[in-house]
Amino acid sequence: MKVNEIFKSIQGESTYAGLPCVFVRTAFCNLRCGWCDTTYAFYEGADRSVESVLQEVRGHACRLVEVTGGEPLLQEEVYPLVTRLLDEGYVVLIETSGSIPIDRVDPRAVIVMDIKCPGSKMSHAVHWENLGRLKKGDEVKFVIADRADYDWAKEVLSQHPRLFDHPVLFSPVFNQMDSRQLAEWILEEKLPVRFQLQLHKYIWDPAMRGV
Ligand SMILES: C[S@@+](CC[C@H](N)C(=O)[O-])C[C@H]1O[C@@H](n2cnc3c(N)ncnc32)[C@H](O)[C@@H]1O
Ligand SMILES: Nc1nc2[nH]cc(C(=O)O)c2c(=O)[nH]1
Ligand code: SF4
Ligand SMILES: [Mg+2]
Repeated sequence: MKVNEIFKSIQGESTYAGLPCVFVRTAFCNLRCGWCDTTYAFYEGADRSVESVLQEVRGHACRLVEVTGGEPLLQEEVYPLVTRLLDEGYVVLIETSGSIPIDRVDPRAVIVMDIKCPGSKMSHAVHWENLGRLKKGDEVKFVIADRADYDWAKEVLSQHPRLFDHPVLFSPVFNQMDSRQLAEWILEEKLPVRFQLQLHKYIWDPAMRGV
C-alpha cells in the first residue's frame, strides 16, 4: 500500500483527542474537500508492505493507532493491516471521509466518519448507506465551514436521529469558521453535539501558539 507518513503525535480529533497516538497516513484520496489540510497526501506515498508498517508502528511503543490519509479505505491492504493491528492488541481508529463503504472494515476498529457538508464541495460523495452501518463506539464528524453547513448538519441529524447513538462531532474549518461563533450556535440551540477543535494545530501551528 502507498503510505505517505507514519508519525506519533497527540491525537487532535475525536473523543480520543489528547491521547498519544501513532498515525499511519495513506496516500491518495478520491475526494477533494475544498478545505482539506492534507493535500500533500493526495499523490505522495511510498510502497509499503503490511509487515513493514506493523514493524514501524511497533517501534513507537504506543497502543493507540489511527489509520488516516488521504482516504485509507481506498487501499486494499489497509483492511488486513487493521486486522493485524487489532490482533496485536492495538486500539485502532480509522478516519474516513464517509464516501467509501465501511462494511469491509474489521468491526473491532473504531470508525470516525465524516459526513461532508456542502462547504466541502463534496456532499455529493456521501455514501448514505454508511450511516446505518455505524456500530457502537463509532463516531461521526461534521466539519462546519459556515452557517449553511451548520444548518445542513442539523437537517441531516433530524433526518437520521440514530446518529445521536454515537458521539456527533462538530468541527470548525480551521482558520475559516469562527470557533466561538460555532460554539455559540450550539449553545443557543441546545444541540446535543460535541464541539471539537483540531487540538494538534493549537499545539504545533506556529500561528496558533499562544504567547
Ligand atoms: C485529512 S482527512 C483524512 C481522512 C479522510 N480522508 C477524511 O476526510 O476523514 C482527516 C480529517 O481532517 C479533517 N480536516 C481536514 N482539513 C480540515 C480543515 N481545514 N479544518 C478542519 N478539519 C479538517 C476532516 O475532518 C477529516 O475528517
Ligand atoms: N495530531 C493529529 N491528530 C489527527 N487526528 C486526525 C488527523 C488526520 O489527519 O486524520 C490528525 C492529524 O493529522 N494530526
Ligand atoms: S476526504 Fe479527507 S483527505 Fe480527502 S480531500 Fe477530504 S479531508 Fe482531504
Ligand atoms: Mg489531519
